[in-house]
Amino acid sequence: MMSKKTIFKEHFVLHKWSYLLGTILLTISLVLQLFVPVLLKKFTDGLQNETIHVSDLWELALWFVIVGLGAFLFRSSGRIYIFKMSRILERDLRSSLFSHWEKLQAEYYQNQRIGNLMAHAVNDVNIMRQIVMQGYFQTVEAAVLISISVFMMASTIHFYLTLLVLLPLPGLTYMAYRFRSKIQMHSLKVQEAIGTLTSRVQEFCSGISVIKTYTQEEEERKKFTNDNRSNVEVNKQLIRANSLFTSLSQGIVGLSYLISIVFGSILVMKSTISLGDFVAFNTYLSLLIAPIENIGKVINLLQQGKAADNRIREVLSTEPTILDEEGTAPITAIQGNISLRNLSFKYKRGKESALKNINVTIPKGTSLAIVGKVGSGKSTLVNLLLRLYNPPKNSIFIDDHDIRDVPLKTLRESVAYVPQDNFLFSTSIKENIAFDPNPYQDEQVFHAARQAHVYQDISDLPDKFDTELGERGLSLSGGQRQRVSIARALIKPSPIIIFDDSLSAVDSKTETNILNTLRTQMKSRTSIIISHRISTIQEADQIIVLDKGEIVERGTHQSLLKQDGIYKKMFTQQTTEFTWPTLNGRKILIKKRRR
Ligand SMILES: Nc1ncnc2c1ncn2[C@@H]1O[C@H](COP(=O)(O)OP(=O)(O)OP(=O)(O)O)[C@@H](O)[C@H]1O
Repeated sequence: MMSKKTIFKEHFVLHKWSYLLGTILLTISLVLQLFVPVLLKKFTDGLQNETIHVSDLWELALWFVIVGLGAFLFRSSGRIYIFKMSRILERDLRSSLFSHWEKLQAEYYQNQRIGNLMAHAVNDVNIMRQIVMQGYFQTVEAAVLISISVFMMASTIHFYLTLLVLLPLPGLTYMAYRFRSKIQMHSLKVQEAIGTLTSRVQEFCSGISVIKTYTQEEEERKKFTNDNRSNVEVNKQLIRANSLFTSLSQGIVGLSYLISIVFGSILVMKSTISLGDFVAFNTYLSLLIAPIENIGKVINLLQQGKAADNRIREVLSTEPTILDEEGTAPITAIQGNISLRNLSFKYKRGKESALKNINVTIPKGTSLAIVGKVGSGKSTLVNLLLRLYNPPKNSIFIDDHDIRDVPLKTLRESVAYVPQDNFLFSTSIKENIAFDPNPYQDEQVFHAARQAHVYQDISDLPDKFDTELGERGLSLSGGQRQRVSIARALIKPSPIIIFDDSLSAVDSKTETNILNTLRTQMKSRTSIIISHRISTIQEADQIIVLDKGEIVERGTHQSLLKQDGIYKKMFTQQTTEFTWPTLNGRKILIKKRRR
């Protein structure tokens, strides 16, 4: 549930003493600033009455310097203090968002656009920072300057002139009220447009090869141009609303000035107030103008901030669904016995069950191979074993513990996993292989690379294991990436190891070499291997064939070949050379695969 307390409220309460100190420093500077009209009045009246002497001028000048210097020093330190708090809010918010995102399940990210998540982390947090930086600073400034100036104008100069000058100001409040929801709505649209643009660029970068090979540059440019145009359009609407608001507010403030000049001059001519009073009155008014204008800006900012606060709280209130539940047993080590009992599973957004009534036992140290057509449920089974999704209770058992009762940390530490997409981080190859909370020696990294048959490939690179990958560095081939991912799993001394179609991008010679090495490795581990290639899995202790989420065949390679089923068909297809006559008028050749 979303917390009722706003982020600002929590932040201000937590740092109340720092804010108090910042406010005091700023208030002292503002009060000093308010001495300027008093000094100006004394000076002007002195000049007019000819009561001022050259020696008094020096004294006055000294006072101006003292007041100016004091105001500057206190203002600077108050400003530094409050601005520092805004950076603290920014830092804390980004940390909270990141650590919360880390807790959320994989499913959350499938339903989110990365651009929107980036907009929360960048734009929303920036708005929140500005509220403290400008909003708080300007609110204190407005409160002190307006209240003291108005008091001084009314009590020491002319009450009715003050009333007259202040008359247009409620109009400013009305304007702020009128524009409130409009500006909020436009700022929301701007956020969304930035999210869309960011997603578009992100997708473009990830899909660059597909875009180029399908010559979709023109189409992509059109889509980008459209999004870019929409972004400008919504920004224009926001600018229009903001400008209209600012111009009208300035008009109102200008009216106050006009009243002051006209009626103030009349009062001077009638000698109701002195020339010094008139100068001081207008100086007070000039001190008021910026804060009054800023009230409008602060209201704007607060409106945007309220929306950003809501959005961030909504993210932070998203409950993680995969976590250690009540009743989690204090298990710190896993042997590796796996048992799936009547396991059925349906994705929230799925129409049909991805897995139906699966029953398999994989004793510790043995291997299970899973084959089946695309979309038959192979990866789903692995996702459940890793608890990337929650399996139903009492359907997956590890060492006779329901997987839902095994602490997530223990479970994940006990499984080495080579995912289908072979994701590598933009760091060095060494860091990619040693991607584990446990520290590894270089020799262990080299050993894992040798086992994954990627050592020579890496040694041929300019910086060898220190070669940077990804955005800042080099790109590896698909087969090299796959073997680096395998090395990352092999280095981890876990009792369970899972390969999800992890040898699809290597040639058959490398596949045989890797499999030979893995066989010795896997003797001590429970292993699950998913593959479309029979050559990869034929040595497994047991093989299951999935079709539409159900186990339709099971056995060893030899026993499955005796059945005239899907497995045998796959095997025959993969080991026989034949030419497909035509497909859409194009001839397709499928090469014979060596066993
Ligand atoms: N997050 C998801 N939400 C909804 N349905 C999903 C989700 N992930 C997978 N599915 C569906 O579940 C079924 C099984 O998918 P799964 O990824 O397990 O198949 P697979 O056998 O691993 O396929 P492949 O060989 O292509 O990797 C498919 O129909 C798929 O569309």
